[in-house]
Amino acid sequence: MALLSVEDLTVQFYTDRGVLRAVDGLSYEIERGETLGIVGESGAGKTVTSLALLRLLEDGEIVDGSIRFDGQDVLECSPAELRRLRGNRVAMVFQDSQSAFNPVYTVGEQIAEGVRAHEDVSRREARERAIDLLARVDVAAPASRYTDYPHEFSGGMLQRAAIAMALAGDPDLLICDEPTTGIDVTVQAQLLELLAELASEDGLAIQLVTHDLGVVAECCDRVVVLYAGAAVECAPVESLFYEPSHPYTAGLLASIPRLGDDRDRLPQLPGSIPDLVDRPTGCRFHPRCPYAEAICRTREPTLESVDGDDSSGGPGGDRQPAHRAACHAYTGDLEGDLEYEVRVLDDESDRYDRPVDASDPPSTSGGDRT
Ligand SMILES: Nc1ncnc2c1ncn2[C@@H]1O[C@H](COP(=O)(O)OP(=O)(O)OP(=O)(O)O)[C@@H](O)[C@H]1O
Repeated sequence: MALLSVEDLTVQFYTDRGVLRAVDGLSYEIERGETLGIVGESGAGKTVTSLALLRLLEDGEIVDGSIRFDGQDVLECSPAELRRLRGNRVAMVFQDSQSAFNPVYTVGEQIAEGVRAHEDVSRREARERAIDLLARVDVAAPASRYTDYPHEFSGGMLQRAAIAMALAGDPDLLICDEPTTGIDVTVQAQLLELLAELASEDGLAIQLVTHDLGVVAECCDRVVVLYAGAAVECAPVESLFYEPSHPYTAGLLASIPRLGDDRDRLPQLPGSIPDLVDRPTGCRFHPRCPYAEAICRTREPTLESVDGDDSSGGPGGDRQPAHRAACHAYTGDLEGDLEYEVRVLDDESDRYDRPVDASDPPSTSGGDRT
């Protein structure tokens, strides 16, 4: 049984303009010790999905679907069960680590408080545990940093401390929402390394939410590509990078930085995410898709295996093919081909050296996707 199982999750907001469906029939699973990346442009529904998992949405309503954590139905939890779940089993780390801490108390005290909130231990013991946790996330000289205030930590160190705080309840699943955004590239790499270590050594499952496929490549096992509230591609990380099977994923890959490119935000796909109050008919990506045909405007594609193999074995056994994409190319309904170039170079660093130009399908070099 998967640690987390999300099925057909649908979340709506009720706005002045009408009903906004931020998450639309989303399903995925996370196994113990697995790191799942949820990637997509701004507004794709990544944060709403993460908040929904712990029922932390303030305005939105979960109108359909189910969320099961270790077999427990999260949507049916009592307030007390929900508190236990949030405290001891699932923890969250957000982009803004400042918000995890109260500026008037020391970082160490706050982590120790976190320990005491989850476990009945003495103050002295909680302090020891907090220092251990700071050491676990590689904060140097943890005993002396214990008494520092949040403003005395650098951005990267505070993000580590926020992870230490999240670990205080010894969770099974850590949800990280853009944990490295706005952080210096070198520090970012160290943070990702830490997350990978926590997953492999401590068996922590991680849901890593990011707009950055480069981050996904660093430390995820599998990826869900989210577009306008729905999964358009799900794949093991290598398959996604070597064989992006949805035109949206190919476009996202084209935005990955080249070595030495220090731009924070990258050239995006042409167009933007559709209005979620008045979503396009058919495939939600069709207005931006260079391969769109008449059927794409009328019929919504479902997630299908990209290699026609229905039993290749996803993470939960053989229930789902490992690599799926929601595109009519895989239902046999598309007349043309998806033709884009997937360049796999010898040198890791320039694997994505030449962007795929989704707006102008180039000649293929063995990358014909059908
Ligand atoms: N409180 C709210 N009221 C109305 N709409 C909301 C609310 N919160 C989120 N939304 C909408 O839900 C959609 C998904 O938002 P979400 O924050 O999950 O996107 P995201 O993928 O996390 O983007 P980002 O990378 O910018 O954080 C967006 O269209 C957003 O405007």
